[in-house]
Amino acid sequence: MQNIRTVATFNQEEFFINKYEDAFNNDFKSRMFKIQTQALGKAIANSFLYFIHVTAFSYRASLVENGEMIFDQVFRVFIVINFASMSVGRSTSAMPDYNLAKAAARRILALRDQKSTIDPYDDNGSKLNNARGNIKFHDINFAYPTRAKRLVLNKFNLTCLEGQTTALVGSSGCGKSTTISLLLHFYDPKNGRILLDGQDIQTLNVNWLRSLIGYIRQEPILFDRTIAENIVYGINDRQVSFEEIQKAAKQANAHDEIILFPKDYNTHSGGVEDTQLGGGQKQRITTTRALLRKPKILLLDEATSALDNKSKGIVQNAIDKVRAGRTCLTIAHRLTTIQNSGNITVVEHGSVREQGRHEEVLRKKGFYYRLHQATVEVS
Ligand SMILES: Nc1ncnc2c1ncn2[C@@H]1O[C@H](COP(=O)(O)OP(=O)(O)OP(=O)(O)O)[C@@H](O)[C@H]1O
Repeated sequence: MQNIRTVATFNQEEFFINKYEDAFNNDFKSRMFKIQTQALGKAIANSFLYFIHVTAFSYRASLVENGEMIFDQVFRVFIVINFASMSVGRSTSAMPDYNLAKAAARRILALRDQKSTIDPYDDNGSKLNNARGNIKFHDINFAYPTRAKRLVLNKFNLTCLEGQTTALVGSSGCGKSTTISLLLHFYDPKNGRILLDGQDIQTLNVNWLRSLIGYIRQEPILFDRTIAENIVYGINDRQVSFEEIQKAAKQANAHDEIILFPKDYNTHSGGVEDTQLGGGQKQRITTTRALLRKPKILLLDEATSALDNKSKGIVQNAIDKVRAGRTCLTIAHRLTTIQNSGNITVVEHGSVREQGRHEEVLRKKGFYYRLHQATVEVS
């Protein structure tokens, strides 16, 4: 349903209706079978009860007749047997649910007991006074846990200086976004160290480290709440006034459009059915969010590459304001946005191949040069 417009554009409604019906019918059949088996189980359990009644009464009737038992004893025994057999019947009919619940609980409990080596709730780890934002990746080797044998970063070295923008370029899959995940401490490297102001980030408090970082991705993520709530999302240590929200939105070129919505800052955004906001507008809201956090370090992962040219310019302008004076690690496919970066680094197969300012890297006549030539030709 979320992709209904794309589905309609490609005339694929019938295909998806058939797919839905197939899925529904298969599910229906398997559920019918389950319900029938359960019903049979219940029927057997209930008939077991009546079978006991019939046998017990006929036997006891003969005992009373022969004078071997009196009437009130017969009823006492009847009640005991009745309740006992009812309990047995009920518990057997719950057996399928019991087994399902046991299997589900086992999975949930295993998940609960799984300890992450990187725990954001862990209060341990140091917090630096006046972090400056100097970052150093030193001889990093890294492979994702699910593909432990494939090194994504291989002897990766990079220095991002305080207040400077470092741009990563390279072909798809060379490991650029992985550096961001490592810096956010979502993973630990296999070898090597990542240093913030000279201190290994593995020794830092995870929550504190992440609170220093603003992160803008290609796909702007908004939550199912109002624009204002989306802007202050993640700021947990202080109250943010409405004036502050507005000021940041103005800086991020978002304010003028937000006030055009019927409920301006109280307009609902985010949810699956949200179609009010365009990509550029969403990206400016996430940029406002990053701005309000006042991050020491800003991470940009192709933040403007999904936008049209007009939005691109406005969002880039907003991002440039957030970038000023902050350590910024940016990943970009378009060279125009990174030519002024203090450091341009070309990554190839998880290692740094070329590095320097725009003219320096161009002179190497390698990957960056070829990419630049291609961009010039297209322009
Ligand atoms: N969570 C993951 N688990 C396993 N492998 C992954 C995971 N994320 C990325 N990879 C793999 O790691 C390699 C590097 O991915 P990464 O996203 O860092 O590349 P990239 O240079 O940012 O690419 P792109 O420009 O296409 O975004 C790729 O081969 C990718 O398939």
